[in-house]
Amino acid sequence: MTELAQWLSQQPVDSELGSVIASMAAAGAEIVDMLEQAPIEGLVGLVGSVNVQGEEQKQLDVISNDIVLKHLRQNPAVSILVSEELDEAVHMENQGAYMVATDPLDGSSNLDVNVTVGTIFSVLRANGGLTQPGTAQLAAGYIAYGPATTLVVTVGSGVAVFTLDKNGAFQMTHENVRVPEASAEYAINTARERFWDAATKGYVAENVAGESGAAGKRYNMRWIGSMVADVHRILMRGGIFLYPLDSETASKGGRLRLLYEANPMAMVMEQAGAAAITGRERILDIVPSGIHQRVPVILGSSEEVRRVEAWYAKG
Ligand SMILES: O=P(O)(O)OC[C@H]1O[C@](O)(COP(=O)(O)O)[C@@H](O)[C@@H]1O
Ligand SMILES: [Mg+2]
Ligand SMILES: [Mg+2]
Repeated sequence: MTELAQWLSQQPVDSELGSVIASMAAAGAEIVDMLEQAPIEGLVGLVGSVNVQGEEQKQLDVISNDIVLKHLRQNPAVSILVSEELDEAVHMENQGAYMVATDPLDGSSNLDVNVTVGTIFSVLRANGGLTQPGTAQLAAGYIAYGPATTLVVTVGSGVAVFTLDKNGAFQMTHENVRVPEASAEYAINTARERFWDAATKGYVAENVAGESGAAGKRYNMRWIGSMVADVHRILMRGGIFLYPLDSETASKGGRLRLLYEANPMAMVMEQAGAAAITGRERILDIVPSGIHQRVPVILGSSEEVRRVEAWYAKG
């Protein structure tokens, strides 16, 4: 079995960048320890504050953010942290070369019901400024806290999957994962149908029509409500995830955040042979206007993403 540290030493990245990924892995191992004990320790519910996005923070969001911050502060290679849970970027005392953007706990609505949640991360050069496009990412990935704790990481040469063992080490369980180009599974919050644009309505209607629709095949639908869990399913067996711009999220630019949700997931997808767009453009090409910018996200099996793109091209 290849351990994370060994794999990192074989990648075309310097040891400092490798150490940043190792710090995120260590933070993930600590977060899952905390999550496993949270119901016993009564760490449930809201803290009573809202984050910069106006969303209510759960206790576990705040604790997870503190854990990530602690691990990154201890790493001299990291000088900047951008987090969903912090209004402003944190500039550390270290003058390290790297910046990390993170969603410390993704899928908060699933926390109190014991459904998979995760930590998402993106690593960039600190001297590139806070608002670099996704193409500038040097590494990205996520840790999914499900039946197994899974670290998915890319440094720009494919995607590797590691599983946390009983001794606290991440062991490689998949190398060079490829997302199937074709799929018959889609993920979208259909309760929002009344807000959808014509492209989303058209694409989903074709899928619902199954064999008699334009795609000519029967589709299945899955929506976990944790981006990490939905993306991980797509990484392992194909499919498409849509959180499109709709009439309710339009004024905010979308639902999901560019720096620490869309960009890292888009890099993972592209590195696994899949695609990630807003509908009209490639996510990784967007130049952010702010650290908490939101964007529409459509990602997954390339044939499905191209179908959605064709719908957007129509109007
Ligand atoms: O509430 P909805 O519409 O199902 O949205 C679910 C989406 O929101 C998110 O939970 C947002 O992430 P956070 O939990 O980090 O705020 C995604 O993980 C998920 O895909
Ligand atoms: Mg999230
Ligand atoms: Mg979150």
